[in-house]
Parts: sequence; structure tokens; C-alpha cells
Amino acid sequence: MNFVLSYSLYDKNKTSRKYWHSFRQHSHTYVTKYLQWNKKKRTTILILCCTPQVMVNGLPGKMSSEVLKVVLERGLDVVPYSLTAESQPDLLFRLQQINHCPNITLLKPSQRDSEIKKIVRDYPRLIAVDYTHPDAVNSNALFYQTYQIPFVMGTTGGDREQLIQSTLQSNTYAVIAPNMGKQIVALQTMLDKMAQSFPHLFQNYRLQVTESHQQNKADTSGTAKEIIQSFIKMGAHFDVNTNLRMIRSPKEQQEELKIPTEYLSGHAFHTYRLTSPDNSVEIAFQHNVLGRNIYAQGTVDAVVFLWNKIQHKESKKLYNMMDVLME
Ligand SMILES: NC(=O)C1=CN([C@@H]2O[C@H](COP(=O)(O)OP(=O)(O)OC[C@H]3O[C@@H](n4cnc5c(N)ncnc54)[C@H](OP(=O)(O)O)[C@@H]3O)[C@@H](O)[C@H]2O)C=CC1
Ligand SMILES: O=C(O)C1=N[C@H](C(=O)O)C[C@H](O)C1
Repeated sequence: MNFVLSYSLYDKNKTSRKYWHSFRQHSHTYVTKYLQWNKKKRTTILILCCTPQVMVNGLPGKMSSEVLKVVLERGLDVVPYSLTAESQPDLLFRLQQINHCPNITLLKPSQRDSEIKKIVRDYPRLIAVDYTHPDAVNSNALFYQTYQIPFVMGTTGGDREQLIQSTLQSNTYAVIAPNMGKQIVALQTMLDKMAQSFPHLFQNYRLQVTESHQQNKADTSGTAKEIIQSFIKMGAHFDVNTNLRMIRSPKEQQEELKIPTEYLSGHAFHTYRLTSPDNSVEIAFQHNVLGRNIYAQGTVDAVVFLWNKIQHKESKKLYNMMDVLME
């Protein structure tokens, strides 16, 4: 998203600086600059970079690593700091497979308050992305809210109502969603609309949900929790103790769901099955994902979306992925 604002055919330094100062004075956006002196044409090109600076939190976790990769692939700026767990033994993180990946300093909860003011000062276009742990959702959100750091919250779990309320009260720009995969968000949107249009569609139907994820997933699928609410709004019966099957055993995943070995450490298979009271009708919805790229792509779209909202000083500050998709 770099763009050339002007070509100055005059003096290498003075005119370009004048352009720069005048642009800064009249611009409501955060911009940085760099000047390129083209020797052959004796021209100075003033290039303005107008991109967010992305702080990917949760490194060296799986989702945050995938997001970092996509941020770098899409040419956005990376903030070389990341919030990490208190137990993290490493001080630095770097994606080996990407040459231009910077060394990223890992900040534990006990260190982050003393560092963040400097980070906010040095990176005025900062947007945080959070892929951490269900236990950290609310405290991390509070951290972003306290320092007025716009954030994209991909982490599931925690107290979701409190998450929404504290974000609204703090007036911080944010996108919050348990699933950033746009094709899945489209399905969610459709079911949400179905619930609004046909509130009795599945009256007295039984809902049975199966969700399979990597063995170390800390919580129940946040996506399933949201989608279940849409079916309940349409009248379906659902009891979390008897109608939800969570599969975390790699053996079952391989034998029953045929998950390829390389995706046992990262997959998300969901099936929602609705059965009529007399068992004569069965309707199923399914979304099966191998790997994590779909969420990382959606996350970076959410960052760009939020950045545009900030630039336009939108009065609405809290969004979900349906808003990102609609736009
Ligand atoms: N919205 C979406 O589209 C998606 C959401 N998710 C969600 O993202 C979250 C992370 O998933 P995933 O990357 O697979 O999990 P990982 O366990 O691979 O990564 C989480 C990382 O966060 C670290 N961490 C723990 N506590 C903190 C803390 N207080 N502050 C900062 N970092 C911390 C963990 O460290 P340690 O291991 O040492 O505890 C770990 O490195 C989950 O909630 C998951 O459900 C996942 C995929 C898509
Ligand atoms: O932990 C994961 O992997 C995933 N978490 C999200 C959730 O809990 O819904 C999204 C997706 O299922 C992958």
C-alpha cells in the first residue's frame, strides 16, 4: 500500500521536505515517508507509506506465526514485539522461512506494561492482532483498551460478554471474531439471517454438533458456540452435555475423519446435524478446514479493514468479521 505522492523535479532535499511538511499538516492520516533519489533522472521521489504497523501477539504460537507470515507476504509493516506467555523461555522469535522477517522481541505479561508506552510512541500506526490463549483473552483486551491500541481479537474463549462490553466502554477500535475464515463467516452470516427470517424453521429439531481440532486446543470451538446460537434461535433443541461431541484424539481423527497426518496438529472440522422430532428429516451443515491459512488471510483483511475505519475516524468502533466480509 505504498504510493508515490509526487515527483519533485527540484532540489533533492528542500522541495521534497516542503511537500512532506505540507502533506503532514493537511493529512489526517498517519504517514511515514522515504525519499528515493534517482541519479539518472536527477529526481527525488517522495514515497508515502500509509500502512498499519502490525503487532502479532501470541508468538511463537501456531496462529500468530501464520498471521505473521501473511502480514509479511502482503507487505505490511511488522512491529518487532509480541506479547507472549509468562512461561516462554525464549526472548526472540523469527520466522526462518521468510528472509525479511525481523527478530521479534517476546514480551511476557510481567514485562509488557513497562515497554508498551515506548512501542506506542515508536509505532504510531500500531494495530495489535491477538492469537493467544482463552485464559488471556480478557486481560489482553484490557491491555489494548488501556493503551488505546486498536486490536483484532482472534483468540477464542474467555468471558465474551465482558470482552464486548469493555471494548465498547473503552471506545477502542476492534474486530472481534472466533472465526476469521471468510467463507465460514459467510456461512455464519447466512445462518444468522435465516434465524432472523425463519425463527421457527427447526422447531423441536434435535441439534447434534461434532467438532474436531488438534489435541492441544484449550477450549470448545468458539465458532461452534456461535453457530449453535443461530440454530437455537430457529427453535432447535441443544444440550451441551449430550449433543456436543468434541474430538481431540488423533487416532479417532485419522480413522474416523480421515484427517491427513500432517494436519493432526492443525485442523478444524465441524458438522451440525438437525433431525426432525419423528426422525424423518435430517439436515446437515459442515465446514472442514485443514491448516490455518484461511484464518490468517481473513485476519490480515480485518487489520486493513480496521485501519481504514481508523483513517476515516468512523464513530462505530467495534466490528466483527461479518462487517469485514460485507465491506
Ligand atoms: N479467530 C480465528 O479465526 C481462529 C482462532 N483461533 C484461536 O486462536 C487461539 C490460539 O490458537 P493457536 O495459535 O492454535 O494456539 P497455540 O497454543 O499454538 O498458540 C497460543 C500462543 O499464545 C501463548 N500465550 C499463552 N498465554 C499468553 C498470554 N497471556 N499472552 C500472550 N501469549 C500467550 C502460548 O504460549 P504457551 O504455549 O507457552 O502457553 C502460545 O505460544 C485459540 O483461542 C484458538 O481457538 C485459532 C484459529 C483461528
Ligand atoms: O483453535 C483452533 O484451531 C480454531 N479455533 C477457532 C474456534 O475455536 O472456533 C476457529 C477454528 O475452529 C480453529
